[in-house]
Amino acid sequence: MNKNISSLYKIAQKETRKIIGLMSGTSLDGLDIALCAISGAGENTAVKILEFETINYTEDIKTEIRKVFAQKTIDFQHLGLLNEWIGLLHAGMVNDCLKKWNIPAHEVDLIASHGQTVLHAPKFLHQQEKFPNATLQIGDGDHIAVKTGIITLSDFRQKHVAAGGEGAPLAVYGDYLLFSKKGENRIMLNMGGIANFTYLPASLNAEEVFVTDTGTANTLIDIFTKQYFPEKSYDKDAEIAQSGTVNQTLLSELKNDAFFRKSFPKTIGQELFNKGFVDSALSKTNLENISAPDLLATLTRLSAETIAEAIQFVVKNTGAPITDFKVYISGGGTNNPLLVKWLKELLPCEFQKSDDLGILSDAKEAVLFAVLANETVAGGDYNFGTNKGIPSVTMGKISFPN
Ligand SMILES: Nc1ncnc2c1ncn2[C@@H]1O[C@H](COP(=O)(O)OP(=O)(O)OP(=O)(O)O)[C@@H](O)[C@H]1O
Ligand SMILES: CC(=O)N[C@H]1[C@@H]2OC[C@@H](O2)[C@@H](O)[C@@H]1O[C@H](C)C(=O)O
Repeated sequence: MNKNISSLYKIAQKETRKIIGLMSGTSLDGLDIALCAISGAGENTAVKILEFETINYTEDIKTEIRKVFAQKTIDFQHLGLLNEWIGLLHAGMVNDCLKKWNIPAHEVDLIASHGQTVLHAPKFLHQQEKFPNATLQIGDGDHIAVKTGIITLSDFRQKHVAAGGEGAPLAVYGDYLLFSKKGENRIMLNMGGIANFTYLPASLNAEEVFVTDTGTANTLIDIFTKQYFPEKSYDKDAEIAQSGTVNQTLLSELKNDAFFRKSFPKTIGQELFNKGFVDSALSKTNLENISAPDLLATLTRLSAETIAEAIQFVVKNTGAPITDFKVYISGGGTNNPLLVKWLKELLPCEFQKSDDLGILSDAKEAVLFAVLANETVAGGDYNFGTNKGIPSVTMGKISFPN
């Protein structure tokens, strides 16, 4: 037997696996690295975060990624170069962390690498009949495996697309396995660049689980903070938005986009929610001279209302009152006090942080990819039924170090 297959076989049989989850989200702020001890699989999965670190992207890395990220026209060679470079960069970041944590690579069983999303184009966005849903994450897993010496699973979203999904959101699998609780209707809401949530029914019935993106969370706020205040990369603690007033005319125009009228579930990225999206609404409403605080207040309100309306839709479908639900928030948006305040006003139910469930909010997405890798190697026994865009498949391509 090939020795790599034999190692993988042994890893699959272990009671506890050490898996590093890597997540670099659409905000391009950096790489989240979570070293997890994962025992069991499926509904018996238990995770302990042993170490966690976010390695911030340098301005150089952000600039290089922005050249291709969600762009319609790019330098094709640059995409190819980036695919290799990001793989090497991520591998280097993992090696640096292992050194800092004093953990030899041979003690780590697997790496689960999300890669850097550079394109997310579901069919309703590209509208080209003959082409399927498309999504593209770069930073090749082979580089990570070779440079770290650790078996690496990567490129998780392609199997989801191949099995009929849009390639996202994938958080649902880990959310279901780690956070479902009998007798409690849970909403796991993540507010990164884009917002998404998983509904976990009190019944634990996998076929009732639901997941969707809701639209922008921080993406538009970040873009326009940078435009008005080039030295800032986001509206820290909503300081600017809090001093502004929501412009209802602009808000209605922004919410009038076809994405918000499209039925759930749905997924999206910066291919839609970009500077042009807001500029076009400003131009249609003759509000090009709106002040920065008013614009940021309006964009923050857009995130709050569209997240709340998506959750209300799911709640309504269950027939249970909203007060029967608990919302667990994670992602950078949890640190935006205005966004959270408005969400709480719009959704009269209990709010907690995902930290309260034992998983550090900032680490949650990286952990969820470690759980996906754990399922591919040692589990995969879940059935979400036939609808709702949650294919019951395992995901991730396996790269061996040698
Ligand atoms: N103190 C804060 N005040 C306001 N906003 C904040 C604060 N801290 C973080 N954020 C927001 O959170 C964003 C980063 O969130 P996160 O790291 O969850 O995104 P991501 O994982 O890259 O995105 P996605 O999940 O969509 O891929 C920042 O760009 C910023 O807008
Ligand atoms: C294509 C892509 O990278 N999508 C991200 C993005 O960030 C949030 C939202 O849009 C979500 O659908 C997804 O990430 C999370 C981790 C997911 O798949 O669940």
